[in-house]
Amino acid sequence: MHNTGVEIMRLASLGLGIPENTFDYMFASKPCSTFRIMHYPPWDGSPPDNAKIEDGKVLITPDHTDTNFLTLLARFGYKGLEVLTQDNEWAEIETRPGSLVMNIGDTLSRMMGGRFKATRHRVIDIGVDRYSVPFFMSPNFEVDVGIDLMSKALGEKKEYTPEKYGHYALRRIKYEKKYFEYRDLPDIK
Ligand SMILES: O=C(O)CCC(=O)C(=O)O
Ligand SMILES: [Fe+2]
Repeated sequence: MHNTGVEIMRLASLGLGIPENTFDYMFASKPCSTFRIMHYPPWDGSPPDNAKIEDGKVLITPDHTDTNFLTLLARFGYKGLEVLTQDNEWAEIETRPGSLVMNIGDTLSRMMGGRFKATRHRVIDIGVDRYSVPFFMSPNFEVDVGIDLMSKALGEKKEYTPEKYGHYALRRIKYEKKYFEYRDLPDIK
């Protein structure tokens, strides 16, 4: 998955007309990537009273963008993943054998000065056990994510405030997105 992600960023660089190795340094040593195995069990009976329901659908993962750089998701044919389209409508992502879903994360979007948009997505309860395996490709903790790499590659001089990836990711998930599993994380100096 790591090598696939690096290769995708090399191909993206070629497509953008910037040096092929533009993103390599970010993942070369101790990347903060995580590889998770997710199991969403079905409800026993009807969903609980506090279940989040939108458009008549029970959400098992509400609307969000991934904070990391790029996500590669294996779905094993399970439906339920929806993305918000340019027209602001939720669209189901078809399953396709032997393929991965790629979601652009907040970090890639930020480092491209917003030229790439982070993918807003959500997961719908499909009524049966559901499994998915996301690879959250993430840079080294120390990598400066304040820089606009596209502008840099084009030789444009742009003022920016440096920020380490580790600080950026923790700041967003703890204080902005407020994911409950991260609320007790210590602050990092
Ligand atoms: O289970 C899925 O299909 C996606 C999960 C997801 O979006 C996430 O964990 O960030
Ligand atoms: Fe996600």
